[in-house]
Amino acid sequence: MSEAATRPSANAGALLASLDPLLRGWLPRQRWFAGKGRPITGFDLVAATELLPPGAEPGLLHLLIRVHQPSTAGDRELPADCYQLLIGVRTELPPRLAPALIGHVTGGALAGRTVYEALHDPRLAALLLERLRVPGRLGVLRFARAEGPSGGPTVDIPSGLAPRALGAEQSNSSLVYGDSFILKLFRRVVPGVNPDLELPLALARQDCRRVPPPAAWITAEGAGGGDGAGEPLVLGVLQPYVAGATDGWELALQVLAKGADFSEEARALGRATAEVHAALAAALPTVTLGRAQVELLACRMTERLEAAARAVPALRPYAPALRTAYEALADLASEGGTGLTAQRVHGDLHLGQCLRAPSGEWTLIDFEGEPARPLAERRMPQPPARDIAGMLRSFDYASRSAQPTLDALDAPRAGAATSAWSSQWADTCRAAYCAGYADADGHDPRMSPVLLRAHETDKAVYEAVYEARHRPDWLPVPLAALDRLATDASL
Ligand SMILES: Nc1ncnc2c1ncn2[C@@H]1O[C@H](COP(=O)(O)OP(=O)(O)O)[C@@H](O)[C@H]1O
Ligand SMILES: O=P(O)(O)O[C@H]1O[C@H](CO)[C@@H](O[C@H]2O[C@H](CO)[C@@H](O)[C@H](O)[C@H]2O)[C@H](O)[C@H]1O
Repeated sequence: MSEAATRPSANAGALLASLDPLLRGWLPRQRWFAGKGRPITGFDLVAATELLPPGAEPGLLHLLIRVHQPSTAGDRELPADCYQLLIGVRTELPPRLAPALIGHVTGGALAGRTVYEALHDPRLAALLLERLRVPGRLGVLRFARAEGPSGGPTVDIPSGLAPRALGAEQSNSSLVYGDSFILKLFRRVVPGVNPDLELPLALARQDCRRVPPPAAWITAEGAGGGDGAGEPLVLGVLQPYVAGATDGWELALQVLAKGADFSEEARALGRATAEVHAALAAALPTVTLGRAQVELLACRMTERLEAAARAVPALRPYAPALRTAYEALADLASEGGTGLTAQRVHGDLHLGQCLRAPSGEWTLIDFEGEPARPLAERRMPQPPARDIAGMLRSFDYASRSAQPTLDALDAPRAGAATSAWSSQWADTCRAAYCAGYADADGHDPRMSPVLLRAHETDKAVYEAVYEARHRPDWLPVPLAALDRLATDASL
């Protein structure tokens, strides 16, 4: 790579000014943009790095920008979010890249140029892999490789693997290289250790084969700003790609559409979860929760419920009854020794985070935790029930999402009959998943109903906020669960 291609951008402020009007329109349309529904009042440039100079054809700019948005009524005032953008720059966009268009720049540093989402351009995506193959620095960016005990790289990353952007609309963006590796680029980034790198590295040290081991990663140093100024930002992780895999969500929907049973897979997923929990407990500290800690756990859940009720009005009618789940958890503490332990967990486990390889083996991915939670909270040890509850919720999500398909397939019995069948389907999966967990762990999560109910309620509350922000059409799914959790104390 030439000298020009490796220098940080000189006129970064002017650059952002020229992109400003285009980003205001484009950002809110991106699934990964967490500030939908709030106007953008301005941008700050955190860092700009030229991976290829903007005068090149194409150019590639790496931007970290802080997006200012006023908080919505009732929301607590949040600091401006920082986003990672990879911007391609060309004189003219070829037709195949039309869907990646951000816009035509009319003034300032990039006047007359066309800017676009770089990840859809194979030439620019290929450049990122080349950078990752060779450890080094470029401006604030640092490219690192996983090293074995002897200091050499743990895996060979071949040159020239053909890139493709993953179509799936996610919280982040991913590129697949030749069906061998996948590079996940984080979009909303915060300074500090990212659990999506930390936990897979810890699991790799335990030889846990349930999670793809990181092969290389990108961080930004000296770009944190504010409180975490000294801490690097984790921007991307390259890991082996599980070729030919189907994720648990797709698989569950396919099975539901056929009116078939999913309990064997659910049981295998329960076993896989317990194995990952055991490896995490061996790799990182675990704690026994005393009375004060369990009370604090219940208190935090109550606070999250109050905040969610402020942000999502549809949730308010359920709040008083839902609070009883957290009161029951706090009561566990006052009854004496809680016997509860906390450890590092996945943090946002659902069917979409489980990949079934053609061999039938299940792999767990995406250890970032719930994207909306502060990093420090996501990295705290928690009861494994948090992940178990996430999966139990996911079976419910799948059965409710499949309802319209089932109704259409089975017109004479549509409505109540298919609803009863799909809810039975979810109950069977939930039971099988817990049984699978018990197979590997020895403890059946159903033996801790108060803990599980509190976590399931907490998860459904989180989901209501997530759906209201990202997919308002889906809000009825967690609301239906909250209705059930509010009226029925049994699992
Ligand atoms: N190691 C992998 N092998 C195969 N596919 C993967 C792998 N990691 C992620 N994926 C695919 O990429 C998608 C997005 O990855 P994920 O880590 O869940 O990102 P996000 O945080 O954006 O949801 C997954 O749903 C899955 O389809
Ligand atoms: O983007 P992530 O996978 O990190 O997680 C976020 O988005 C998920 C949806 O894509 C969301 O999961 C919810 O919807 C799923 C179906 O699409 C369902 O299987 C999950 O059970 C449900 O929680 C997840 O909560 C959110 O953090």
